[in-house]
Amino acid sequence: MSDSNRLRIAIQKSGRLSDDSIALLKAIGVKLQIRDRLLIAHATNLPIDLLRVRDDDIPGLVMDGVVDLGFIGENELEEKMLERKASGKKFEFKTLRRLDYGGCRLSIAVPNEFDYKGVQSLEGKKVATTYPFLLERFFKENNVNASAVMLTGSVEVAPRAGVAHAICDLVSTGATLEANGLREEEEIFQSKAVLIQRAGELPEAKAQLINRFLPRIDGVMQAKESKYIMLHAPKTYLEQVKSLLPGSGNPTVLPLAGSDDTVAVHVVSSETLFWETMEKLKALGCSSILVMPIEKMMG
Ligand SMILES: Nc1ncnc2c1ncn2[C@@H]1O[C@H](COP(=O)(O)OP(=O)(O)OP(=O)(O)O)[C@@H](O)[C@H]1O
Ligand SMILES: O=P(O)(O)OC[C@H]1O[C@H](OP(=O)(O)OP(=O)(O)O)[C@H](O)[C@@H]1O
Ligand SMILES: [Mg+2]
Repeated sequence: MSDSNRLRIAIQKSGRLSDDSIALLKAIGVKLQIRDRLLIAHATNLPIDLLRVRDDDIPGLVMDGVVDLGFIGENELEEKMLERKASGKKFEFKTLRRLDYGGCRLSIAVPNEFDYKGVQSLEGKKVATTYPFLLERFFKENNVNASAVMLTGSVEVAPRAGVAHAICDLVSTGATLEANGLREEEEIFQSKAVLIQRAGELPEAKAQLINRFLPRIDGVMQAKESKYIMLHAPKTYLEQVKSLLPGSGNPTVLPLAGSDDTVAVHVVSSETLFWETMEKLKALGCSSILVMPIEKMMG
């Protein structure tokens, strides 16, 4: 039996969310040794156990309180919530953070030759999907009488196989649709990965651990979007230089050894510095313009 004092976290074993979820855990200070065949991984520096499962099982594991936390796509979470609601099962959980990976949309797509003129074109049609509850909600909201045909994979081949007239599946770049001669027509749900927690009180030690992790997650996400910019600027153009620098906050201006008319300017920017702006800075007489990634941020 596992130790109930250890925080239990469910992540997708192998798929679109696995690498990013593991990378996030590592970035917030969880040391992990993942061995491919082992379905449970123990953190080596903290009381944490990782359960590596299919993503379909993660919402249920959290909602049933089998694990304390789960990393899951909102699409899968919403689908499982609707499924549980329909069968009278409990579906409580808390969303702790919306994350910066796993971005995709659930869309209805039709074969290129389908003469689509809006949702009413789906009247009486069959639509293949892995997300029947989300799809049926969309049909209901749009007063369309269509049916969802459940397929667990390879949904894109359904129209060619004669199984359905259209499909409803996840899209990110659109390359899979294009490769299968399909055209995206209706976006029905936008999704990102989220970190969810089971409902109810957690033991004090687990709650404290989670409370320490959340600012770290924020720091990691913020750092990915931010840049540290350093440059040398002529004192006379300092105001113009400052106004060219993107993002918030006042830059730090430091004297440069051996130079009376040039200063060093440092700024943390919430955006990157574009080549065009760097060219303008250079034209003002700036030099040594550096744009650097930031690994972590706090406060
Ligand atoms: N093309 C994509 N781009 C970005 N995120 C995606 C993409 N496709 C799926 N996702 C997100 O990643 C999640 C997992 O996708 P994946 O294709 O790995 O699932 P799966 O085939 O159901 O895996 P499993 O074997 O765990 O059931 C999806 O539910 C969605 O939230
Ligand atoms: O718009 P695109 O960028 O082409 O991405 C969309 C594809 O990505 C997902 O599948 P995935 O590649 O994860 O494989 P799977 O079918 O095995 O889940 C999804 O089910 C689509 O098939
Ligand atoms: Mg799945």
